[in-house]
Amino acid sequence: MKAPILITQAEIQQIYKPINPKTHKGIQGHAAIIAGSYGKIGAAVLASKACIKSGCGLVTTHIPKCGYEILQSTIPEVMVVTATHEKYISEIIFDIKPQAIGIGPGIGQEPNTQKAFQEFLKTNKTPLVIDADALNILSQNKSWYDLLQPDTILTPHPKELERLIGSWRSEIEKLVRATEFSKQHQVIIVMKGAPTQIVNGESVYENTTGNAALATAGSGDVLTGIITSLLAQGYLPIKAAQLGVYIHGLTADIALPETGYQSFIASDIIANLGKAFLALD
Ligand SMILES: NC(=O)C1=CN([C@@H]2O[C@H](COP(=O)(O)OP(=O)(O)OC[C@H]3O[C@@H](n4cnc5c(N)ncnc54)[C@H](OP(=O)(O)O)[C@@H]3O)[C@@H](O)[C@H]2O)[C@@H](O)CC1
Ligand SMILES: Nc1ncnc2c1ncn2[C@@H]1O[C@H](COP(=O)(O)OP(=O)(O)O)[C@@H](O)[C@H]1O
Ligand SMILES: [Mg+2]
Repeated sequence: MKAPILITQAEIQQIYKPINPKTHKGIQGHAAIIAGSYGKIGAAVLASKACIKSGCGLVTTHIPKCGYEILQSTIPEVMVVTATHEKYISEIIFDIKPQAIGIGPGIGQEPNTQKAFQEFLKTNKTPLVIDADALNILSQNKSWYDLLQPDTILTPHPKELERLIGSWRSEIEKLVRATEFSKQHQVIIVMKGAPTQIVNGESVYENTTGNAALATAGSGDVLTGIITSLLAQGYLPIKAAQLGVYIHGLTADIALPETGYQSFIASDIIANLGKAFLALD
């Protein structure tokens, strides 16, 4: 097993594309976020806000009905499509053509949500980020792995990773299992943790930003929004994953002197996205 390649500022400078002065929202990328259920609409808010604050031109968020007013009043910049069910996503239908989709934060695992996710996977060809409950649903339905398009990005935390690839007894065994999974299903695995590692076939990349302030509810939901936004802007999936985790961690490094570890919350990641992007310009 090769040593991980560090995701350093120098590497990121090669990946990062400054904004074209002549761009407009129509060509900055349209991202879709599919997230939230009753009691977890916050996950949809966090992912959607991080998405629009990471540079894409348009964001449409698909949520259950109960989240409509919450989304529209907390993030008026984001467009909203609601499912027919009040409390959970019962079907995934929208007439937009997004350049990237992020699915999973807070969606729960209702049978109807599982069915909707399966139907979605059967036809989806749009670059995709799969997180949280969508990963949990996937790991309970392993035959659906064959429905994943090449270079789909999976963003599991350690427990979600275990559900996908099984348990491991050492870090080496974890990497071997993740590499096997990545090669077999042609997916990119963002193994979230301290530090986060990205597995893309035989290649492993290790993030160099971030700190324990990120150990707070919703920080993974925010990462899903950031990576989906970068995908929608045309970054290749592996580059979107690398730049996404780097920027996400950098926000916490920037904020730490002001917030300390304890008072940092997921909204502080979003609030510091601007400074993090400026550090790359
Ligand atoms: N405001 C909102 O709307 C929010 C909504 N959210 C949404 O809630 C849904 C459920 O997500 P979830 O991740 O809380 O549940 P779940 O998959 O059972 O994992 C929990 C267990 O995993 C483990 N574990 C986690 N991290 C670990 C680590 N770094 N290192 C090691 N272990 C780690 C740990 O297990 P333990 O160690 O306790 O055995 C922990 O108990 C999901 O859809 C999400 O998007 C949340 O984002 C919060 C804000
Ligand atoms: N101690 C830590 N150091 C650095 N990053 C961390 C630490 N703890 C958590 N993180 C990061 O925070 C995020 C947590 O994601 P996740 O567990 O999915 O949260 P949630 O589901 O609550 O949104 C990941 O990006 C992870 O790498
Ligand atoms: Mg999560």
